[in-house]
Amino acid sequence: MGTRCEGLRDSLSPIAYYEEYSHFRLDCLKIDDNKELSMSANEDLAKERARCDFNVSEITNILDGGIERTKQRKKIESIALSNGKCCDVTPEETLGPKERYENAIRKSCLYTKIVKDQVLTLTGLEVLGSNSSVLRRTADAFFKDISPFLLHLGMFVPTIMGQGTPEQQSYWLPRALDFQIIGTYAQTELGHGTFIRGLETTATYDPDTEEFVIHSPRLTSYKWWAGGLGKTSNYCIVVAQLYTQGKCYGIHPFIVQIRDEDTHMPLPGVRVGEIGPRMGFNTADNGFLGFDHYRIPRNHMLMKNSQVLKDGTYVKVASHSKLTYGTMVFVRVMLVNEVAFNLAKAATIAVRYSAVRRQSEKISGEPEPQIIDYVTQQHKLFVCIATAHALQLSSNWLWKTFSAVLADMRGGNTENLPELHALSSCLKALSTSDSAALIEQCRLACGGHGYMLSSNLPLLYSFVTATRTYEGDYTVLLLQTARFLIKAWEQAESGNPVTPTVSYMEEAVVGNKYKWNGSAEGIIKAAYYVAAGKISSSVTSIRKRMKNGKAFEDAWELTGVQLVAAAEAHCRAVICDVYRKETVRLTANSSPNVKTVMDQLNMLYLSHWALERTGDLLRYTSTTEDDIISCQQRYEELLAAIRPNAVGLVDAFDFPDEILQSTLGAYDGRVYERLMEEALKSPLNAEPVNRSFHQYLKPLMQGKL
Ligand SMILES: CCC/C=C/C(=O)SCCNC(=O)CCNC(=O)[C@H](O)C(C)(C)COP(=O)([O-])OP(=O)([O-])OC[C@H]1O[C@@H](n2cnc3c(N)ncnc32)[C@H](O)[C@@H]1OP(=O)([O-])[O-]
Ligand SMILES: Cc1cc2nc3c(=O)[nH]c(=O)nc-3n(C[C@H](O)[C@H](O)[C@H](O)COP(=O)(O)OP(=O)(O)OC[C@H]3O[C@@H](n4cnc5c(N)ncnc54)[C@H](O)[C@@H]3O)c2cc1C
Repeated sequence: MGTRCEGLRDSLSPIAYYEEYSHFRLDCLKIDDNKELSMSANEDLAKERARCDFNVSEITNILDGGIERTKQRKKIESIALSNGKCCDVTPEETLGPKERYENAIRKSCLYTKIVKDQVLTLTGLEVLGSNSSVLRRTADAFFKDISPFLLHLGMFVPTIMGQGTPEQQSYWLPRALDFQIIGTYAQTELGHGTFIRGLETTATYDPDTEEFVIHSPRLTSYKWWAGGLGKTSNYCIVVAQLYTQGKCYGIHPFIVQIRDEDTHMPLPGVRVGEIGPRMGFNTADNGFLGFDHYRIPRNHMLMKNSQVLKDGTYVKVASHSKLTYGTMVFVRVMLVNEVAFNLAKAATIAVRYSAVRRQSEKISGEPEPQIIDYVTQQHKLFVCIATAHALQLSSNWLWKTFSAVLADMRGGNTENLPELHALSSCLKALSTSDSAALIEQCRLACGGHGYMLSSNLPLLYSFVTATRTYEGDYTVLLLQTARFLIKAWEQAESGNPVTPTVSYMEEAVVGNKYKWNGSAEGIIKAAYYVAAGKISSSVTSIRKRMKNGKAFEDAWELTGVQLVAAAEAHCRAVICDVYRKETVRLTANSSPNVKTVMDQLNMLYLSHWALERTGDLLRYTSTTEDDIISCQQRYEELLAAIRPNAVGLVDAFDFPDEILQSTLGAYDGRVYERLMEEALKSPLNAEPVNRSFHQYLKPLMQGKL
């Protein structure tokens, strides 16, 4: 194939070459003069499917949350995917920034119309609740990168729902849900993202006109980053320091109109634009926003948790001071599901490719093996499948916890909010960090072809790695969890009851060392003992530093590395525990082979993390070197046991090719054919000679530059 394309230029006169070139793309699809590139599915993948020993759709149903939900998902997917109008003739990543954005808007509008006209009529508002992850999945058939509308349904609408009074909701929600207005969430500023109490934008109440004056006092107070802010949104939630009657009451959310509803021009007093090229998110017009004494009506402050009365009196309604942070908690919970979904996509691509790709010789002279037959490749990939399961099941569990706490809070009970904040913070931190690392591992596992944008792995990585930062940086969120853990430890030490997710401390404070036991339950218990050991060490360090004269804040800061490690260990133990319990629960009525393979994956995850943390096990439990050796052996046996079912396991994620959007991961395994088909769509292949040859190359080569 290569010879024919490469040799073309040399063998023909320029005119013949040009004429021939119109056939260039077609010709390149020929392997030799008679044989076109194969359209039939890859045989190795077919064999893999034949040897899979479990019912794939049973696992699909488990991951979807039941057979009915699978049916519903497929129905929504088929409605959305049957609309071919959105397909890109030219791959979106080969367009310039402006065209890319315009194309993303075109597709967002078409997709929104499909959702409004067809999906909403099918599911009603349920589409925003239990079906929202299905919509998220389906959207990937339309966008390889991010839709400029993501923040509208992702944060603008949820903030109105979570922070608005019933009257405000009934005014804004119908307009927002009908896309009569498009909004985003502008909290982060140039100068501050993490420390939101330090935000600088001000909202000063003027009782004479019953308005708030929104102002950006300096460059660092400009809003920065909000998705869809640069060009798309005409409204946004602005988080600003509230001043009334000469006093600052801290940050509060306001609905602010920034563009004219008809002309879309920025309104006077508003300065808005896009922030420029980024590592990913390049179709999401992330924006900047500044205000020059810009006035909004009093009732545009979202007043569910606190109010400013007409005369300027400030009234606190909420029973907990951090309820204004509610949208962030909601999005952190949602993100665990989001990254599980993206990791499952990466694992599907890399596993299918690894079954198609053959490389090197295991034994000299024998056929080249499928690369999935190398144990090192299995080590890279199977943990990705297991982690996608672990995160998916943890995310379902976290969603239930979130819903229960929300229901309590509706009744005025905020008692469980600290535990929810601690859990959602660490699960967000670990799930995003694990997923980003494992998606990159999938890319590396695909060798050179994994580096192609058409594999979709680089794009998946670019937006999943951002999840580690946005909605709360990894370290910062783990430190939030650490605050909760240290307090819980002190409670357990003094014999007071602690909340369910830290109940392991009650046993651990006594100081016993846990004796290793290689069963699933044994490994989970060991993981909790490691967490307890790290929390205890952090407490000891803080106390020692304070004894040596440090203030608590300094002692805390100096112990930061240990505190982050303790929160990480706690979260890992929680994930291991939830993943185990949910696997056992969800497969209770499954067929024996499904039970077996789900158990193998679960054990693989547990053994993987035990082996990753051998130092901790040796330090904080009574694990011996022999225990580690047997754990390693078990892990390697699990790789071999999972190997025949690997393709079946990723098929069970049930991604249509339109959603996967990958040359390497398509169901039929036509990897090489697709790579060539995509290469030929490159704009550089649209003409035989690029004009730079005449402008620069030729003068250089002829010494005339
Ligand atoms: C598609 C892309 C979309 C992206 C969008 C974005 O990125 S949007 C932008 C996203 N931006 C971000 O995500 C910014 C990340 N930054 C933040 O969320 C906050 O600045 C902070 C949490 C780091 C600190 O906040 P702070 O300085 O106000 O607090 P503090 O540390 O002084 O702790 C005081 C007490 O409050 C407690 N508490 C805190 N939060 C919560 C909560 N949510 N709930 C309940 N409780 C909470 C805490 O546990 C502590 O309790 P304790 O121990 O005293 O009993
Ligand atoms: C793709 C993308 C989309 C985004 N979308 C939005 C959006 O729609 N709306 C919006 O409002 N924002 C958005 N953001 C902003 C995002 O929420 C912030 O970037 C994020 O919260 C991190 O804050 P920061 O940038 O201030 O980082 P910094 O806080 O400056 O972090 C820099 C470093 O300092 C460390 N650090 C900071 N504070 C502490 C501490 N207390 N202790 C120890 N270490 C610390 C961090 O760990 C990190 O290593 C987006 C960001 C990205 C990348």
